[in-house]
Amino acid sequence: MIKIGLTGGIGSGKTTVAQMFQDLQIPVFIADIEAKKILDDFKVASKVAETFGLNLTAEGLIHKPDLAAIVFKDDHALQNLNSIIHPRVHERFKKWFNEQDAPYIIYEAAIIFEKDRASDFYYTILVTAPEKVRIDRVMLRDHVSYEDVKSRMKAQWSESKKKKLADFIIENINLKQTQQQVKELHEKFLNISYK
Ligand SMILES: CC(C)(COP(=O)(O)OP(=O)(O)OC[C@H]1O[C@@H](n2cnc3c(N)ncnc32)[C@H](O)[C@@H]1O)[C@@H](O)C(=O)NCCC(=O)NCCS
Ligand SMILES: Nc1ncnc2c1ncn2[C@@H]1O[C@H](COP(=O)(O)OP(=O)(O)OP(=O)(O)O)[C@@H](O)[C@H]1O
Repeated sequence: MIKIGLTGGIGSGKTTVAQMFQDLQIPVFIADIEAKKILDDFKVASKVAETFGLNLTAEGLIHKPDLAAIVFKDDHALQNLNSIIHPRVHERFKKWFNEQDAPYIIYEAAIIFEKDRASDFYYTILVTAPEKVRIDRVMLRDHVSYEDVKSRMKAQWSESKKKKLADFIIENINLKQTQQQVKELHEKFLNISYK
């Protein structure tokens, strides 16, 4: 079973694109969602709270905006959080992958190239959109400030750097055109997987 890595900076539309592959009956693993489940585990939450000097909520959870405020303005703190969460995401992915039965699967994550993970995948797809569009989308979706989005962008590589490394690029501006690009890639991946 072929593994395809799907990545893109914040607000590029990678989850939107992942959903389009899912609609074509392709299994999709969304790293953001898995990372959230891991962070909601009491043991992990306690470790993260202790590491970053945070209090847990009454339900024993991390208040995510407080954690985001710490890690997205301090690269050392972000690497520290990544070192707690990412190995666990990887473990969940390995287990999930072994349970799939499909011609190929999609692994969606914001930081694949940044983490030197491209070689884990047969192909990588980069979803792109102009920076201003990405910022506007996230401000609208999450009700956050311009600075909040910019601070996350700083933790990610630029699109120009990632474009040089990606096997395929989806320009996600017009949703119909994005859908068309997804269909074409889907056909290509099916052809490869049946060879
Ligand atoms: C700090 C946290 C709690 C903030 O939660 P929040 O709900 O606000 O954001 P969410 O997880 O939905 O992420 C939204 C976007 O932020 C960006 N982002 C998140 N984590 C990272 C990271 N470690 N490095 C760079 N960008 C990131 C991505 O573009 C992501 O799609 C959360 O992002 C987190 O636990 N991050 C570390 C784990 C991680 O790397 N997750 C991403 C996939 S593995
Ligand atoms: N082509 C598009 N036209 C208009 N809105 C779009 C388009 N693509 C995505 N969006 C919207 O923009 C927002 C960001 O898209 P999405 O959540 O897919 O991005 P993402 O790359 O997964 O973001 P993040 O890194 O924050 O997880 C969402 O509200 C989505 O509905």
